[in-house]
Order: sequence, then structure tokens, then C-alpha cells
Amino acid sequence: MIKVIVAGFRGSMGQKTVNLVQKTADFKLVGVYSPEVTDLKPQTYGLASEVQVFNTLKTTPPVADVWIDFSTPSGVFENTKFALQHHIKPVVGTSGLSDQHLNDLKETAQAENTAGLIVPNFGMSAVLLMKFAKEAAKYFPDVEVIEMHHEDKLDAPSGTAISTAKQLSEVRQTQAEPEVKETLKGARGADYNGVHIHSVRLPGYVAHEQVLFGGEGEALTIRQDSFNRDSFMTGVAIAVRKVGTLKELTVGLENVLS
Ligand SMILES: NC(=O)C1=CN([C@@H]2O[C@H](COP(=O)(O)OP(=O)(O)OC[C@H]3O[C@@H](n4cnc5c(N)ncnc54)[C@H](OP(=O)(O)O)[C@@H]3O)[C@@H](O)[C@H]2O)C=CC1
Ligand SMILES: O=C(O)C1=N[C@H](C(=O)O)C[C@H](O)C1
Repeated sequence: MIKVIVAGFRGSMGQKTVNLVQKTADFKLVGVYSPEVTDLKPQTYGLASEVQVFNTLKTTPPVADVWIDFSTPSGVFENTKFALQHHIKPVVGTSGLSDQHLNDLKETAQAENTAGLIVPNFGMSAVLLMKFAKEAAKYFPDVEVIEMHHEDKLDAPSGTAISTAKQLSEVRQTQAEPEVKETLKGARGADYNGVHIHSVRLPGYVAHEQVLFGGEGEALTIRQDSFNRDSFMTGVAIAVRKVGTLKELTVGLENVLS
């Protein structure tokens, strides 16, 4: 039995994750965390009486194997650190961790001898998009990313877009860009190591990304679409089952796919 805590349990992804844990025979929900809740009775949230509801990190969490985090960009760093310090393996879906945060967490993971998995995107389509885009960038170094999300998304660009740009810049040869005068600030989007990222926020959208490559007289577009949040749950279940096989804090679902 894998004992699980869900952080951000009342959110869109948190609720899906609680359902997943409850209906999976070898997973057991032992705790849920949100600093926003004031009522700590599990029954209030339709949870079994043995599930510990907590709203502060100044507490001892229930004994658990895995901490699944779908919280907020402002809370994820402290949450992940807390999990590692209590030897609970984090499986982090929340976006917004900076490179500096990531390095700090890797050091904590090493010091606490506790592994974990940071997953920019649990969707198989997104994992494959990043893999294919990385391959294409060897041949098409001119590339831009457009990510499109629901209007409630708190951060921009998306974690997936940053992860895509990071992987592209590992393989592509940097292109010299002409100096462009932006007549409207932001027209060329964000810039991650020369990869421009454009963020769209609209009602009706869930999570989508396009990687556009341009070459001499030709173009290649790779696109993925997450039409609903259930699409992420297969990846979450895999991560929870496989995080125990990791030796360190690792980034990317591809590292636990066989
Ligand atoms: N990796 C992936 O595949 C995916 C990642 N995500 C990411 O997951 C995160 C959550 O997304 P989503 O569920 O849509 O967001 P929501 O806003 O629906 O949910 C976030 C929840 O976190 C709670 N919360 C606020 N602060 C904290 C904190 N410090 N610790 C724990 N919980 C907290 C909120 O409580 P309250 O409601 O009371 O304010 C809220 O219920 C985002 O960063 C998003 O980008 C989303 C989809 C897929
Ligand atoms: O906020 C979301 O919805 C999503 N966030 C993640 C991100 O920032 O990339 C993953 C997915 O795109 C959905």
C-alpha cells in the first residue's frame, strides 16, 4: 500500500488526485493539506475519518510515502521542502519552481536522502511533444513556443513551456537574432535562452502547446492538447508508483516511463 498526502486537495487537480488515490486499490489517502482551510474535519470534505486534514507546515504530517503537490506557484517550494524534510517523496505537478528553487530542493533531497519527482506535465501528449521537439530542434534551430491555457492559470509562461524551451536550448544551436523594436511591449513574448514563448489565456481552453519550427521554405509544427484534467491522471498514478525507484530529485515523467 502506498500512503499518499495530497497538497492543494480542494483545487481542480487536487480533487481529481484525491479521487484517483481513493479509487486505486494499492494507494491509501492518509492526509490532505491546504493552508486555506479552517475546518480540519475530514468529513467536511467527504473524506474518510482517518484522513488527516492539515493547514500548516508547522506540524508533524501523517506517516506517508508520497506527497502529491498540486498547489500554487507561491506555495510549491515550501511544500516540497517540507515533504523532503519529513522523508516523504514528493511528486510535484505544481508549476512555478525557478531553477534556483530546483537546485535548493535537489540539495535538500540529497541531504535528507529522499528522492522525488518534479513533473512539468503528466500528459503523455506533452511528454511526447517535448521529446519530438527536442529531436526536431537539432535540424530546425529556429523555433518558438505558443502555450494556451484556461483563464484561471496563475503563472505565465506555463511550466511545460519553460521545460520545453529548456530542452530545446540543450540541443539547438543558438541563432543570431536581428534587433527588433517592439512597438508594443511583449510582442515577441518571453525569452528563454533565445527561445520565444507566447502565452495565451482564454476561457474554454484547458492546456495546449505548439512548438513551431521554421526552415528554408518549410515549417514544422508539433502540437499537443489536454482537453480535460483526467488526461493527467494516468501520469500521476505512474509517478506515484515509480517515485520509489528514483535515487534523487528528478525532473520529468519520461524518467519513470518504461
Ligand atoms: N504537471 C501537470 O501535469 C499539471 C500541473 N498543473 C499545475 O498544478 C497547479 C494547480 O493547478 P489547479 O489545480 O488547476 O489550481 P487550483 O487553483 O484549482 O488549485 C490550487 C489549490 O491549492 C490550494 N493552495 C493554495 N496555496 C497552497 C499551498 N501553499 N499549499 C497547498 N495548497 C495550496 C488552493 O486552495 P484554495 O482553493 O482554498 O484557494 C487550491 O485549492 C498549478 O501550478 C498548475 O499549473 C495543473 C495541471 C496539470
Ligand atoms: O495550469 C494548468 O492547467 C497546467 N499547468 C502545467 C503547466 O504550467 O505547464 C501543466 C499543464 O500545462 C496544465
